[in-house]
Amino acid sequence: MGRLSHAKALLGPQLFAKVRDTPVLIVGAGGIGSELLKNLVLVGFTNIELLDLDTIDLSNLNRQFLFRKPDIGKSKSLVAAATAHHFNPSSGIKINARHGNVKDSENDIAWISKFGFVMNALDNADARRHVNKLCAAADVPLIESGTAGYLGQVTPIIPGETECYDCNPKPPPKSFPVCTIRATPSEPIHCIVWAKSYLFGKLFGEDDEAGDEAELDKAKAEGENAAFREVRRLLSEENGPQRVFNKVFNEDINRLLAMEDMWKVAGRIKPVALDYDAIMDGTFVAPPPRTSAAQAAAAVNGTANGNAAASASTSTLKDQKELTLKENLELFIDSCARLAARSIAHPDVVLSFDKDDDDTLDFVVAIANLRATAYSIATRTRFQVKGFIVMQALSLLKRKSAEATKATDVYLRSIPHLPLAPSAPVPPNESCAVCRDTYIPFKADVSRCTLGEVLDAAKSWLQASLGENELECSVLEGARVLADPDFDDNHSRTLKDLDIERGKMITLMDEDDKYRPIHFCLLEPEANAETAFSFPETAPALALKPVQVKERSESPEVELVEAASRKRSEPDSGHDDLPSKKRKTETEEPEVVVDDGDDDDDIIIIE
Ligand SMILES: Nc1ncnc2c1ncn2[C@@H]1O[C@H](COP(=O)(O)OP(=O)(O)OP(=O)(O)O)[C@@H](O)[C@H]1O
Ligand SMILES: [Zn+2]
Repeated sequence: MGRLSHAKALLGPQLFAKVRDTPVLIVGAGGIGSELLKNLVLVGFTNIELLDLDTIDLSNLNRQFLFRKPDIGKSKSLVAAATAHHFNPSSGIKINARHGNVKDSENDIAWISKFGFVMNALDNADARRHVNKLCAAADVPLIESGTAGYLGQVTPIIPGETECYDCNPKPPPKSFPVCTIRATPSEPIHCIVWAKSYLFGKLFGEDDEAGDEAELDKAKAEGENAAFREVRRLLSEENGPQRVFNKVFNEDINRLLAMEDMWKVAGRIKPVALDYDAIMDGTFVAPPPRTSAAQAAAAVNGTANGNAAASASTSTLKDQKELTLKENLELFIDSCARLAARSIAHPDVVLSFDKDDDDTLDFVVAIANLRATAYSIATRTRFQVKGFIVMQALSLLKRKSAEATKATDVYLRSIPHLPLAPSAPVPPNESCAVCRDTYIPFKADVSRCTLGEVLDAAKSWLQASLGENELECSVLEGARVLADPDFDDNHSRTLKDLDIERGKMITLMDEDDKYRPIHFCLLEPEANAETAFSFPETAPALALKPVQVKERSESPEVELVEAASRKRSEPDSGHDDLPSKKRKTETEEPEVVVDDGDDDDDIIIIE
């Protein structure tokens, strides 16, 4: 208990007792999950379950500090739990580490109901949405956290009280025209995309220039004087990184400047060629950063980030430190040499950008900042934030015991002296297709009951409590239609035959559109149950659909625009697993999605 006496004194006996007693679940044992686990253990949580599907990779070691080299190839959750246990061995701590996917069937609503709250430390929207739905169905608070680009965010999701992860459609990935990225950037993000999705791939990714004349012509048209193939080769020679620098930041920029027509477009600011020697000996004069529309808006909100070409910020945190132009150049030379050495040592391994991989992150930060300087754009710091999640957890527990604290979202921003930006929680979106629906636990021996039997019993059970005469429903499992008022072919088949098992949901959709979808969540039957299936003792009050006040549009053009924008937002609206009755239009432009496996910061480049 010795180590925990400070925590006890700080939290007070009541909250400390809650901390010790509350079972919590962490989903994901990566960058955020490891940090979170350590913090929970140090604060005094003793009943923790940790779930992750992955094994430890070399690239995890630099930032995921619970793992060591001999752990490579082992389960992330098991190793993280074993390491974190030592932080507080005398506290009677139990960490139940599990290697598996949160979407596995055994991770059902009965399982998630065991926890006082759940913490997501995931890296993809699909798994986040799955946990969000489980928590909504089981009425369990969720603390959602993640990093997006250079920012972090922690959001408590309290069923019935705050927005859930799916209450609002997520904005579609950002998209940029290729010429903006390649030749005329005007925002920091354009430089980051160029560094991460273009130059990095050209130097260390797949050699896509082999025999591709069209690509070479395009490169020449955009001011690049030589194929990157040649430059790739230079990487292994002496001063390779410096030669790359000269090609990219001096020769190519001078070539672009010679294309006079390009700079006649109003508002376009010419770049400045960078000079290696002048930067190194401190005589280079960098152009002052201009204020773009986005930067002006950021400045109003207090989030502007000054150009670090001339002066460096005093922050000592590596991720928050603003680098001088010379420091950026040195970082580029150093990271480029590190990546080149890796490429040479393992010529068959194609390197890809990974924000957990310091070499690739340093390279992208340095390149993006050098390019930003050449184009008079404000530079960015390397800002990755972990933590503050435990604060949310304590706040949730305190709230549960005293009903005193208000839930607050916390955003972490790139302002070194003011990194936290709390914001008031938003109530749920009444039309949300996840947290506003009705969920009913349903225990069934799936090989012993037919769909017809289950539906008849479910309808009578609901009708009795609703006082309705006849509930007309269509029946779905995910996107599969199992039955509707005119289709009963599946009624005589068992749930097992229909591949409906633990963890899945049978959804009733009211044909009269009065009630929101009703999901029967399949659970294991009781041992020795007499009946093949059973419902809870009392039927819940079914959620009603909000009254839709919808203006009819007279103009067919407006219809089309609405349909197209719906199509864009659909994948994230929470309806994706139910078939849409809406008509869809296919009027999208061709796009290239740049996906690094982490969908927090996917970017689309439009040709
Ligand atoms: N469906 C899933 N079930 C269980 N674990 C999952 C699932 N999807 C992803 N994960 C795990 O979530 C973890 C995410 O960690 P990762 O380090 O990639 O991101 P992070 O924690 O957001 O940190 P950072 O953003 O700093 O890199 C990974 O270890 C991954 O295996
Ligand atoms: Zn919602």
